[in-house]
Amino acid sequence: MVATIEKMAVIPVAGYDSMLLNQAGAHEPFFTRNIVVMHDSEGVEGVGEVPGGEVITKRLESCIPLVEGASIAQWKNVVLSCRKMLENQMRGASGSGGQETAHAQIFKKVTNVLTGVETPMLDILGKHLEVPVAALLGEGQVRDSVRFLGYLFYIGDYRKTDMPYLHDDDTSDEWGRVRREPALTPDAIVHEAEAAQKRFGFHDFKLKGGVFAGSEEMEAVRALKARFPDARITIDPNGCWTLRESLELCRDMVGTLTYVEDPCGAEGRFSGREVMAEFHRLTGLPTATNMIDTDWREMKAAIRLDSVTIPLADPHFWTMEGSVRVAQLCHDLDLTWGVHSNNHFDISLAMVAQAAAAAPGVINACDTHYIWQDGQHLGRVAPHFEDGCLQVPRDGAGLGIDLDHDKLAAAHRLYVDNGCGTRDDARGMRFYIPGWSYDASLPAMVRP
Ligand SMILES: O=C([O-])[C@@H](O)[C@@H](O)[C@H](O)[C@@H](O)C(=O)[O-]
Ligand SMILES: [Mg+2]
Repeated sequence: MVATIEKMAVIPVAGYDSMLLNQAGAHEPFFTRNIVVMHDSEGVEGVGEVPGGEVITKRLESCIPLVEGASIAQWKNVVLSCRKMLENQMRGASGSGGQETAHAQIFKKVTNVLTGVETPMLDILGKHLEVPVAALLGEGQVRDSVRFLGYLFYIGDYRKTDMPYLHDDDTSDEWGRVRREPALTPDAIVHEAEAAQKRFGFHDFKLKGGVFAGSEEMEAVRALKARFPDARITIDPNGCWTLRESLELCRDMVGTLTYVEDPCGAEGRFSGREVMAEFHRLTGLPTATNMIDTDWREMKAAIRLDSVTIPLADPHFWTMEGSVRVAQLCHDLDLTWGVHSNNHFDISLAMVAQAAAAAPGVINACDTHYIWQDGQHLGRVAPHFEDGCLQVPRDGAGLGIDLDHDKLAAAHRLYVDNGCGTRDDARGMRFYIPGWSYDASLPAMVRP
């Protein structure tokens, strides 16, 4: 008799964050996620983690009647029925006009919910079969060590705000101190990288750009390369430079930048994919994105135009299976797979490690925000990076997370007590620039 899912619960949670700067503004003191916990008829528990916000909580809850009672062996069919139900719900809500755009929007809104259904079921199945989730994905587990990069951010000064940012919470080493203090210069970014390298052992770094003028950010990239000559280094200004600016900034960076993530985007009559293709052709630099090939139709166009060499297929936005499907495609088409990230707990970290362990061929070091959250794990055992890598043992079972229900309850309380909800990066920015509002074409700290 195959086990059935008896209970699915959706728990919105929050964790502490630093005042990380990015093109959309400044991270708030709390980040939010939705945790999904399932129990089957044999008492086995499965977990998953997806982006936060009440809309996603509600959509996940609407899947519960399709999940509870289903056989664990039917996980693919359960995900399929949830997909159909959610698509119908959203088509109804968006009306019949603008079909193609509606399709792309629906894909993005549906997949982060589906990942929340898929992952705990895979976790439970892996536990029954005594194999890691990676062994159930794509062609199976292809590696047992997954490399991550050190995701560096400019950091705002929390003292300028009246917001409850965490500080002086971790004095165990330099990283514990550095990650809460302002970092607004190339020297500070190098120091941040050194501290992160010391705690986690990273070999590769990504700088979140789109904060200061591109030329200032390139100074930080040069300083990083001078300090870590063997590191693979990238920068991601979230598409806020024009093509012309991107070319000026990056033309002489071959050998310094290993690849560039979303330097530019759509311009006038030209789509982001067309503009990135020009950038790639004119600089010879590999391009990564989490912005212009975010569904299969965009992926097809990006491949045809040769806009992107590194699709960042975050399992939270593609599903675990979908992310590995992108990895297989990359392997067959001479592209290299990578992963995008947002702030997250250890469950998401395990999800990324499992997907990466099933991604065939050469892959890029995975993005993760976890270093900013290190110490706030929801599992009983803290994740352990060694030499910038996480291990995915082949004799493991499921995701490898043993959920700590007390920690989960505390993270839920943090969410409720602070009235958390959807991310708003504008609030913190207004302490730097009064009246600040988002502009997709400008770095956050640059306003006319
Ligand atoms: O955490 C941030 O501020 C990032 O800017 C995040 O929101 C992006 O989605 C992401 O990390 C990226 O690679 O674009
Ligand atoms: Mg990005």
